[in-house]
Amino acid sequence: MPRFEGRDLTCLRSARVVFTGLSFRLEPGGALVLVGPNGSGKSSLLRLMAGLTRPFTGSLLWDGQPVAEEPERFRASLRYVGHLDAIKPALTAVEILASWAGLDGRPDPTGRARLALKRMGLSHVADLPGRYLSAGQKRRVNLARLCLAEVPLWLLDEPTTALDRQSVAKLATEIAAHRRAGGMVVVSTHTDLDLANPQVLDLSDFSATMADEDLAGDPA
Ligand SMILES: Nc1ncnc2c1ncn2[C@@H]1O[C@H](COP(=O)(O)OP(=O)(O)OP(=O)(O)O)[C@@H](O)[C@H]1O
Repeated sequence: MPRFEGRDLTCLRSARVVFTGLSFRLEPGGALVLVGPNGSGKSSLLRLMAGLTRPFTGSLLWDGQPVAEEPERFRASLRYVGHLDAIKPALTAVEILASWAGLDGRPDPTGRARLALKRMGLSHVADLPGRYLSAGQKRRVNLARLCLAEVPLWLLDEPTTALDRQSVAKLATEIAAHRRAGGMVVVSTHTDLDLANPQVLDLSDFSATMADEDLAGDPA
C-alpha cells in the first residue's frame, strides 16, 4: 500500500511565500485535515499535492518515490475535487460525470457515472442539465467523481461548502469506507466533518518567515 509524504515544502504565489518548512506524512487509511485562516494556503497546498503546481522548495513522495520522477503514475493515483470546480451548464449531471469517467480509460463511463450519482443520493437529478442544479447539488455532482473508480488518494478542497447536514454525513460515510479500504484523504475545511482520528495540519504554523522582498528581488 502506498504512502504519501511531503518534505520541507515552500509554496510561492506571485513571488510571495504562502507557507514554508511544511512537512506531512500520510499512511494507508489516514486522513489529514488542513485548517487555518483565509489565505493561509490550504487550497495552495492541495493544488500542490495534486500536481497542479510545483513546490518552490521541498518534495512530494508517493510510495517513497519523488512524484516529480513519475508524475503520470502519481496523477492516476489521486482524485482532486477543488472548491471552484465548474459544472458545465448545458450538460446533464450524468453526461458531466461520464466525461470525467471517460478520462481514465476504464470501461462503461456512463454506467459508472449513474452508479456514482446513486451513491451520492443524486439519481433524481441525473438527467437534469447543470444549469438547473442547486449550489449543493453541483457540489455533490463534483464529489460524485470520487465514486467513479477506486484511487488511493482523495484531495478535497472545502468539500462541505453548500452541503446540507445529510450530505455532509453521506460524504463522511464515503470517506470512512475509502479509508477502511486503505485509501487516504486530505481535506481542507472550515466546518466540522466527522472523520475518525484525523491528523490536523494548521497552515498558520507554516506562514512565511522569509521577507517577500527577498524572493521578489526588490529589497527595501
Ligand atoms: N492564483 C494566484 N495568484 C497569486 N496569489 C494567489 C493565487 N491564488 C491564491 N493566492 C494567494 O495565496 C495565498 C493562499 O491562498 P489559498 O487560496 O491557498 O488560501 P486558503 O487557506 O485556501 O484560503 P481560504 O480559507 O480563503 O480558502 C493568499 O494570500 C492568496 O491571495
